[in-house]
Amino acid sequence: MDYKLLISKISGHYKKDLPFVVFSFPESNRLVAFLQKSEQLHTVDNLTENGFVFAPFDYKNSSFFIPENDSENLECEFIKSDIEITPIAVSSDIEEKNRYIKLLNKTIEVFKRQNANKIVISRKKDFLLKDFSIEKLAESLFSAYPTAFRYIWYHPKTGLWCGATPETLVQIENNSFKTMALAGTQPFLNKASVFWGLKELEEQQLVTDSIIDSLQRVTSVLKVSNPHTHQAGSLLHLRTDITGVLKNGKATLTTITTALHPTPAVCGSPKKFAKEFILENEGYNREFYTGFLGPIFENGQSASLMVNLRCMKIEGDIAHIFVGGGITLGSQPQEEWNETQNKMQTMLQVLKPML
Ligand SMILES: C=C(O[C@H]1C=CC=C(C(=O)O)[C@@H]1O)C(=O)O
Repeated sequence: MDYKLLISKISGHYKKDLPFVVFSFPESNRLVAFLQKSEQLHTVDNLTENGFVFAPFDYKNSSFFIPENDSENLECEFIKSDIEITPIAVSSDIEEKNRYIKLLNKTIEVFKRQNANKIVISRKKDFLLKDFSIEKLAESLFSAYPTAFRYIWYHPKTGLWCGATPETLVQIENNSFKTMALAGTQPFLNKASVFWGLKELEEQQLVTDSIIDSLQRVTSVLKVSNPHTHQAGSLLHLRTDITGVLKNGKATLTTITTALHPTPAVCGSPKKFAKEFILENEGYNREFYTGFLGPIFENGQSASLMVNLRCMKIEGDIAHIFVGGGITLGSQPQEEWNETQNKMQTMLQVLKPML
């Protein structure tokens, strides 16, 4: 199918208030779309049906779903346009900044009492759109970040979401799985060598250890790579790849997803304490930011689920951009604030033609 036709079908679906998702895998120039035929609300408890799943951060074993058998499935080639990435100034609201820094200081106090060693704190910021359209959104989203998993999701119950995420939650192919530990952030400055400080190295190791620990119950063989630098748009992260096989063929996409989500890259360690702290203290609802999403094939024998990072929700002429960062005992609140300001650039570049 032709790209323009696919996007105009999606735009028509959006106008009719019908659910759809359009996505592209990292390094792929193919777009895949599921356009739901009915208005029915589909949810799934077990990840064993073919379709596209969209789950919130506060996942309680039920997610939104667009089933393959209730949708028109379309694909097309996408020829990316040249997008110039130039930083967009983000105003620093003093009250918002003070509130955030106060929360970061409160979080650091928790580590001094040794109740946890990492908690991911986040916020959202609103941007006014002058001239929004699905066509412009798709063009810049799919062009700007070819190495990310890019998606636009709409459901009348969730609203319109899109993102370009660098983090895989889990990929499954029969009995094999892949996941990653992603932590540590610095701006991409196009330098030959990249230096990572102790805070980032320790935080990343903590994420790797915690993921391996949560996988012990459901997987039998684990191969863990060395940490390496991963570029995500104008940011760099430290990433470790973890691969293995599911235990005796008994573990499923559902059990491995439940074991991993929410990862310490978006929640913290210990997981239960960090999640409760976030829900009690962050002061806003993350909704689907730091949830997970992705297509499920062959009744869960094959799937690519991603963590919903570098994302935004668009409501009318307002874009809500969600950003966060891992806080540890060594965190400097001012630097963490700057990191969230930088992380906004990923979605701001997508909004550029509409601001
Ligand atoms: C929580 C976010 O990023 C996570 C993923 C990679 C690196 C992170 C960090 O360095 O703090 C975060 O854990 C976000 O982008 O909103």
